[in-house]
Amino acid sequence: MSADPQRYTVTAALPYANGPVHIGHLAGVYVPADIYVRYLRAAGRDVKFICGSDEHGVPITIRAQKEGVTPQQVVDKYHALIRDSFADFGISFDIYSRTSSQTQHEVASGFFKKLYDENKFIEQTSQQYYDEQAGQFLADRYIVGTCPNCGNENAYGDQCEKCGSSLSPTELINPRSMLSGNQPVLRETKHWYLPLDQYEPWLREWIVEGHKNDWKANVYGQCKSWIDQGLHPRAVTRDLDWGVPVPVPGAEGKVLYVWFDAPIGYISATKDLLPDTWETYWKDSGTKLVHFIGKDNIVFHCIIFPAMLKAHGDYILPDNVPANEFLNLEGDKISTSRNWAVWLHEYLADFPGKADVLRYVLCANAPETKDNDFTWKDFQARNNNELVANLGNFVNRAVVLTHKFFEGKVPAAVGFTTEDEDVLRQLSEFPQRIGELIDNYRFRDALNELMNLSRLGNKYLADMEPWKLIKTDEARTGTVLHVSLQLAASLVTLLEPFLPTAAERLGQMLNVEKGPWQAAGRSDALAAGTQLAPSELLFDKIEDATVEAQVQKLLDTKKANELAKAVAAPAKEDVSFDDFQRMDLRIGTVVAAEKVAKTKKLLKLTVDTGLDRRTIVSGIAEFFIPEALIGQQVMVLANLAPREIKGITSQGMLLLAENADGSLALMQPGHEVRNGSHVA
Ligand SMILES: Nc1ncnc2c1ncn2[C@@H]1O[C@H](COP(=O)(O)OP(=O)(O)OP(=O)(O)O)[C@@H](O)[C@H]1O
Ligand SMILES: [Zn+2]
Repeated sequence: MSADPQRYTVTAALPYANGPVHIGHLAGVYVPADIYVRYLRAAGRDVKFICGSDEHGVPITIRAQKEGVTPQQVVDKYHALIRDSFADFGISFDIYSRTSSQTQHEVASGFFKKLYDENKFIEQTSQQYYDEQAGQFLADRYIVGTCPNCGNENAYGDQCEKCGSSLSPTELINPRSMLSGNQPVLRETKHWYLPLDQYEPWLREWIVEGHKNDWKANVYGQCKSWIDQGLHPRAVTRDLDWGVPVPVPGAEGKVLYVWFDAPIGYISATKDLLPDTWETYWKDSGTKLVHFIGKDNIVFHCIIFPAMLKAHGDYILPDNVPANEFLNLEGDKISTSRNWAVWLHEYLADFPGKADVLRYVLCANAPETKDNDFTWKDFQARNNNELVANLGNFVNRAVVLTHKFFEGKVPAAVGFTTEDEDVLRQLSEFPQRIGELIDNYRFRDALNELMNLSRLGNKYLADMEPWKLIKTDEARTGTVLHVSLQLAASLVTLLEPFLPTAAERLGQMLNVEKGPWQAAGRSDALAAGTQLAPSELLFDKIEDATVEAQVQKLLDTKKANELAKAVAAPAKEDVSFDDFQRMDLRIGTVVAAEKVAKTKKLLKLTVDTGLDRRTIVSGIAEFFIPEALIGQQVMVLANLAPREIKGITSQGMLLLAENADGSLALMQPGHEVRNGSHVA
């Protein structure tokens, strides 16, 4: 591909419509893709940004079973949630489609049919796992078992999430059905396979030799390792009733494999966007095709989909697949099923007007070359130390001082010093430098360069000290602010791909439109005399309490997960009815309660047992406030032999239930009863 393609088709991985979008998705795929596309648009490129929901496949049907609804209801719910949260976050797709669409059914069917008619598939009958109780073959994630590589007992039929190895169901040790939990049986079934082995020499030439230097090392390395291990025919159909039906005779009850279906979704979405001209974006050699994905999708976008496109014959191949590694959250793998995530729609609700802050943090900390960790502390620090103290501070000082000394009108420059000229020369170099980094998918470095521009501005202001200069030389002060405002004006354009909201607000403040990328860096972007709007802060500080609340939310999730995992304690030995009868269990009311001095856990209670008022010492101080206990009815073992505890004689015992997390709950009657009532 020449450095100067006629047009771009940029795709972002189709998210599964089985859950909302989280920060891992954003950092891995959608934020870098959006930066890339916004930059290309600013540079005047013809670009189409394509995405949509992946609505087929086993993750959808499993979710439907779990929620007790139909697969259609699952995808309708999550498609809308995902589409809206992307829009609110400012991901600027040209189309956000869905693979359950009519167009997709037609295009995917037609694609399969062409390959079938041209004998590009091999037909093969094999033994596959079948759940006799559910009456269903167990594709992919419908089967779990022990991973032969790492011993994980919950590996899926297609992949072990613990060690990352790709599996086939028959490799699992002790396989069991996700549907019934039963051990499945083997049954014969017929499927169509794409003979990847036949494409191996071509893939080796195209990737291993052809893209050694321009694909990212993590992507190239994974592809090379797949190819070096030897490629095998891969089934592109499944025994399922949810998906695009296999459009050939003898395929009743079978649908296209979701990874055959999903990438074709990029094509059908483009067709929905451009019914007349979509083919230019997929078939013309002047088009540069780029796929943004996370690392677990590399094999599908670099090997399987290209082999499909090659087999079809009419399509161009991806020019690059700049896949990212994974983002983790506070040291743990992000997981939809464990609810270990920062969900985009929740972030947008909790941090109104702060989409740009998340975009900034996820780009600055993107897992471009290795897995990375998102922490709320880092989020706060980057906002406060970088966005507020660097970028926001520079812009704010330039605008505020212009209002203060020049009634908000851009002052004229009266002769440049060598310092001014040096700053303006440096400014002129930024657009190209940042652009080249983006062209090479180095978004973190590009963002850092952008921040260097406002660092340059801050340093220039600190060196020139216009707030002091004004006392002696108004004309020179005007020149300094004139120069500073040119930097700020360039930021309107250069910020836009990264922080679109801040860019727009800055443009309004400075009274300039964002220009074409190439024109940023000019030293005359803001004419003398231009009236600025009142200054407002682009970013504000995020307080400790705000991030602590988010951390608490995660701690609550962790606790809930542990509770869900907890199993009941084993049963105790049998006791006789007589033994039980010997216990004097009765209801009393707490009439006084206080902490036992110099202890952490003990409360001294006075309980009216109907027989008497007696003292009971109980180890419950961590869970109850003494005052709140007064007046509560409680269950008491009244004939427990008295015991000395911290110098107090305890005459009986309070009964409590202990929750899995160790917290305690009082045993109380369902409604008030007379003190002294027996429990039997
Ligand atoms: N933690 C992460 N870091 C980076 N990229 C991610 C992360 N999680 C998912 N992705 C990428 O986001 C894209 C869409 O993800 P997809 O909807 O397929 O969900 P997924 O990979 O099953 O994630 P999850 O299991 O969390 O729902 C994929 O390209 C995937 O690689
Ligand atoms: Zn494993």
